[in-house]
Amino acid sequence: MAMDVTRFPPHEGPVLSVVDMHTGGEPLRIIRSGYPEVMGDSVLAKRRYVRENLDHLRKVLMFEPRGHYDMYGALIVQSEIDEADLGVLFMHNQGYSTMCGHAVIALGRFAVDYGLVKAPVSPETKVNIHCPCGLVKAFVEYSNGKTGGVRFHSVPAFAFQTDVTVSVPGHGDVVVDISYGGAFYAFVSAERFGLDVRTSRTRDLVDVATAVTNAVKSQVQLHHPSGPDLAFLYGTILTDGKDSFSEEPTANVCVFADAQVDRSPTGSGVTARIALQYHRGLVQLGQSRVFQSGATGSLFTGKAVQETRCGDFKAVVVEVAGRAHYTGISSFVQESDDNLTSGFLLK
Ligand SMILES: O=C(O)[C@H]1NCC[C@@H]1O
Repeated sequence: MAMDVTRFPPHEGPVLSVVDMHTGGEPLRIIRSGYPEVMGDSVLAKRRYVRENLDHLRKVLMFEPRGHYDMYGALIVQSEIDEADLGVLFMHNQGYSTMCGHAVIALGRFAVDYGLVKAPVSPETKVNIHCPCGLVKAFVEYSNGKTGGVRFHSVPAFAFQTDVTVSVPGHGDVVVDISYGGAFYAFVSAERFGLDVRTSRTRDLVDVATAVTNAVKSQVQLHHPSGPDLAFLYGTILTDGKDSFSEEPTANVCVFADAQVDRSPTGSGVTARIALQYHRGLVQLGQSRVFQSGATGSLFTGKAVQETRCGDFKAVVVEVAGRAHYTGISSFVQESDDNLTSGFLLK
């Protein structure tokens, strides 16, 4: 007997269809259909709307049994900016971020492959992606009808405060740098805790990074010239301390949201880290560095390309480049008698 492979299983409610990709090992679940209309007259207002009205769907798609603790997602929305090809909301295990570089790299390819930009051109097609932090310009390699590597220019990035001392329970006074690359991160060398971003156990890196994040959140007041939606600490990035220019890769591990671990070198983190290095005079404009994920060994390149301002802050435009790959498509359903249908996480 032939199996009907087009048939959906028994379910109630809408079917949520997604395309799954990864960038340097970090997952991106791009929602294709099944979401209700997202209200709001700006991408930031839409981000507030989904947080307040549609958060159950984030849990359905990010949490088990359909996702996992470290799942990451993107919901494509209408942008209010004329130059934008698409708007996007990012989601993770705790809520909705303001910037995500690994997602921009994947979405650049996706936008070209799925016809979100008209008439792709070789050797690169430009895709303007309106993220909650602002307009991000992606450039997607395109030849013989195939998409490839992606580079993007992010929103103005700046060192917010350097050499800030915070008291971290169990670790005493710890000196961190805080920098913005579309989202705020605290940076500290893993060596300060006797750890190594390439070889230490992930659990140990997560514990330390989470303790630093909590300390900075409670002891440092952040602000962003564009307003309070952007003024929160997204995570802590532990580094190998190799901030002075070198041809060799420098490694880091980003722990963000609720102790979620980025498998990639972190696009917004690389952006913030380069802003910090530029601020300290450790890299020059146009000087490219290689950033490696301590988690998977995957690589991004990054460089500061232009000086600019963000309110009163001296800022830089940073270019980050990497590659994303498709891993599959799925259609998710829910059954009303499934007690676990709304999602759960194991800590
Ligand atoms: O690449 C990035 O910027 C993101 N990856 C997960 C955490 C950050 O949002």
